[in-house]
Amino acid sequence: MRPDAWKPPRPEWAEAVTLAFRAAAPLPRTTLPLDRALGHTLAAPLRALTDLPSFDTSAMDGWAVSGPGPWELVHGPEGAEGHGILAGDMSQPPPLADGKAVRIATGARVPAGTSAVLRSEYAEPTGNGRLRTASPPQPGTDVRPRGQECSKGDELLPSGVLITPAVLGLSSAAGYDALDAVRRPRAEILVLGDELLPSGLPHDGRIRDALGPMVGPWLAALGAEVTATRRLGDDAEALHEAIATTTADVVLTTGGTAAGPVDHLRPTLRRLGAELLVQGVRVRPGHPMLLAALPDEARKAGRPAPEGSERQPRRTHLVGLPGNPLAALSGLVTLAAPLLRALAGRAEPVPQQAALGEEVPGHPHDTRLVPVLREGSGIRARIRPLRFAGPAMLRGIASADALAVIPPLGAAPGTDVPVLELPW
Ligand SMILES: Nc1nc2c(c(=O)[nH]1)N[C@H]1C(S)=C(S)[C@@H](COP(=O)(O)OP(=O)(O)OC[C@H]3O[C@@H](n4cnc5c(N)ncnc54)[C@H](O)[C@@H]3O)O[C@H]1N2
Ligand code: MOO
Repeated sequence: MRPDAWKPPRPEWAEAVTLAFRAAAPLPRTTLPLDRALGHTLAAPLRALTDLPSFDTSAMDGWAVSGPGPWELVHGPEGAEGHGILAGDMSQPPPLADGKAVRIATGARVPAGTSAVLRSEYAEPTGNGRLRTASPPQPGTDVRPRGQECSKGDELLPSGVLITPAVLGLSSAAGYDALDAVRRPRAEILVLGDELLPSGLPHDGRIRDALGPMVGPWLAALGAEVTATRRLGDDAEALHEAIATTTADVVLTTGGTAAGPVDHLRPTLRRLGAELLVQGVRVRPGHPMLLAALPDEARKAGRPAPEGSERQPRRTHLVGLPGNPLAALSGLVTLAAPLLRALAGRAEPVPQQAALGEEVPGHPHDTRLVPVLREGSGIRARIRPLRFAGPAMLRGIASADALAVIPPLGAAPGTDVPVLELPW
């Protein structure tokens, strides 16, 4: 079938998000040391490699006691008056006999025979080698039993979870030095437009490039590894060459999505034999955004797929972001963010809802994405649209907390609408 024989859908906004999410499968897994795994996705369930805690542990500084008090103090490794049993002591403490107490630190192994830990602030050493208390601890008090948090082999987290700082901490506690993670999607950005200046003040009909400095950090915040941001002007050959030879998983272009005289993107995709998956979305701003799948290496080179290969060869995707800066952001949240989540092996996002603080007018047919600020908290929490939110403006989004999804025809004050978090 000729690539243009089938007209790709011009979906409504939520459908476009789902199409982009379903366009790609997770990238291959890789093993990463903990200090390089942040921001990746778990490629396998995180199973505890040990019980946690891995031994009966004192939860407080005080005395391990056996039986009801008063108790006779026994000598710990440093003697009864010394520091007793410490966290990390290599030798197993000797069993504690009924009626005895030994000094112990938070995190230390409690001796066998311990009935409770008596906190130091509740303990009254009597000076004659004995210890008493006005508030005898219940059995088990301030002892964290082995396996309280998990047993070896328990699933702590399912695969597909984002590796956050807390996940790194849990992984380390559970015995991991490295994690099975999905490789980070590699993204290359091609900024199109002869009118764009990389520095200095706008002059003579030329303007500063607002997307080059913005799209890369935005993608990085969405979990991509940005390999390059290249300014190609309006050179159709340079664009063809860049797309045909890319080694990225996702190419993002800015500008050139419309049908202007130097909008080379669509003709270039046709020339490359790319499959257009989404060609325009019923959303404002950003309606000319597009998503395409580039032909795989074998097809580009005219080779058949390898014998017996059941899996579809991996294809590079291209997201065409419109040139107007807020329209480009609309393309990032609508097509690039779900595509990157799918490549990273994460679940499809479910947007939060928030109540509008005022009426927000809608487009007659399309969804609107509107920069909003949050106000108040709890049941009084409201979102309010910001000014300076025209398609060519960034002033509104630069001070926004989120983007609200306004349905066609608008929404009345108090209506709950989906909100898209900005990825930082
Ligand atoms: N006849 C029609 N014309 C246009 C339509 C339409 O439906 N029919 N849609 C408009 C909409 S909406 C948008 S959005 C733009 C999309 O155009 P392109 O993706 O082809 O982008 P350009 O034409 O290259 O640029 C549009 C606008 O944005 C400025 N721009 C581009 N890149 C940057 C950048 N990196 N930093 C700052 N500003 C940038 C560019 O100078 C133009 O002003 O098409 C409309 N036209
Ligand atoms: O995408 Mo355009 O207005 O919708 O800038």
